[in-house]
Amino acid sequence: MSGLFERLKGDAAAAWSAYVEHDFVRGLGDGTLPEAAFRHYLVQDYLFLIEFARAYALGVSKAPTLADMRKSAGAMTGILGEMSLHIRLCAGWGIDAAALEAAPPARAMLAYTSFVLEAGRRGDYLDLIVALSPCVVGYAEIGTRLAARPHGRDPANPYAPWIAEYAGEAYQALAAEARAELDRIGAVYLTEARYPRLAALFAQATRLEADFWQMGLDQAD
Ligand SMILES: Cc1ncc(C[n+]2csc(CCO)c2C)c(N)n1
Repeated sequence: MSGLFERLKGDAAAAWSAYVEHDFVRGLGDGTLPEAAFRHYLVQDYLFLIEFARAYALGVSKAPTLADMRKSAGAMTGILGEMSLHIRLCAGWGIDAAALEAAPPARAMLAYTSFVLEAGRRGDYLDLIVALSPCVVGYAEIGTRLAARPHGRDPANPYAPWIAEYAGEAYQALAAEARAELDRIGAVYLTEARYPRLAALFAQATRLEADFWQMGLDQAD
C-alpha cells in the first residue's frame, strides 16, 4: 500500500513536476546554469537552512513521542552541523562568511520559510512534517534524476559536486527516512476529514520550492 507521501505527491502532480523539472534544475543538470544564479541561490540557501533548522526545533516541541522528538532533534542538529559544509561550499564559489552574514533575505526565501514555520505553529506535528516534506524528499528525487543525465556526473559540469551530494547515499537515506516518518505519522494521525488541508499545505510548499528556484534564476531580491 502506498503511503501518505505518495498520495500527497500524486495530488500535487503538476506543482511537483514544475518543482523537480524547473529550468534552474535543468541548468544544474547540463551545466548551463549561469554562475551568478547559482551564487544567489547558495546565499539564500544558507539563510533557508537556518530557518529550516528552526522548523525542526519546532518539530521537537510538537512531536507526539520521544522517538519523534529524537528524530526532529537529530534533523536539527544535522543541519546545524552541515552549515559549516555549506559555508565551505559557498567559499569555493567566492562567497565568504561575511557576505553570507550580511546577505539580505530574498522574498521567496522568506515566503517559503515563514510558510513552513507558520504551518507548524498553527498545526500539529503532522502538519509540520507535511510542509517540510517537499523540500527534503524533492531534493533526493532531483539528485537522482540529475545524476542520470548525460552531464550529471561530468567533471566538466561545475554543478556535478552539488548533484553528487544530493544523489549520494547519505542524503538519499535521510530523505527515505523523512518519507517513512511521514507515512508512519500519517498512518496514526491522518483522517479523511483533514486530508484536504494537508494536501493544500503540501501543494503550497511545493510551489514555494519552485519559486525558490525561480528566485535563483532571476537573482530576485
Ligand atoms: C530551498 C531548499 N530546499 C531543499 C533543500 C534540501 N536540503 C538540503 S539539506 C536539508 C536538510 C535535511 O534535513 C534539506 C532539506 C535545500 N538545501 N534548499
